[in-house]
Amino acid sequence: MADRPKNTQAPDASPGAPQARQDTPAPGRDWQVLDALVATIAERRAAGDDQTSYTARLFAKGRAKIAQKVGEEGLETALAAVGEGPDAVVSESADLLFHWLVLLAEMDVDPARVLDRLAERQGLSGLAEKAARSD
Ligand SMILES: N=c1c2ncn([C@@H]3O[C@H](COP(=O)(O)OP(=O)(O)OP(=O)(O)O)[C@@H](O)[C@H]3O)c2ncn1[C@@H]1O[C@H](COP(=O)(O)O)[C@@H](O)[C@H]1O
Repeated sequence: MADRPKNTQAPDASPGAPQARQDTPAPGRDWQVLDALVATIAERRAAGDDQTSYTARLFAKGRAKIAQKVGEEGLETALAAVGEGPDAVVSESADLLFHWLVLLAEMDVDPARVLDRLAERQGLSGLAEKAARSD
C-alpha cells in the first residue's frame, strides 16, 4: 500500500500525554507494517513455495478457499468480541487483516483502492448515504 499518512499519533493518546516525535512512531502503529506485509504476500505468491509458506499454500488453494478464510476470520473476530475480550479481538483481527490482504492480492486489487474508497466516504454520514439509496 502507498500514499497513506505516516507517523500519525495514535487516536487514543490521552490529551495531556507527551507528544510522540513525528519521526518515531510507536511499533505497530505505522502503516509500514501493512506495507511490509503486502510486499511479503506478493513475494510469497511469486515464489509459490507451498512447502515452506502458508501464504503460498493459500494461493495454491485458490480464491474460494482464501475467501472462505476471510469469512472464517471475520466470524472468529465477531465471536471473540462477544465471548472473549480485547486481546482475543486483537489476535483475530490480525488474522482477518492478513487473510483479507491475501484475498486482495489474489484478485490483483491494490489495497490502496480500499483506502481511497474510505477517503471518498469521509464526511458522508452513513445514515445519509443509506437514506439516499434507491434500492
Ligand atoms: N500475518 C500472518 C498470519 N496471520 C495468520 N497466519 C496464519 O493463518 C493461519 C490461520 O489459522 P487457522 O487455524 O485458521 O488456519 P489453518 O487451520 O491452518 O487453515 P485451514 O486448515 O483452515 O486451511 C495460521 O496458520 C496462522 O499462522 C499468518 N501467516 C502469515 N502471516 C504473515 O505472512 C508472512 C509469511 O508467512 P509464510 O507465507 O508462512 O512464510 C509471515 O512472516 C507473517 O508476516
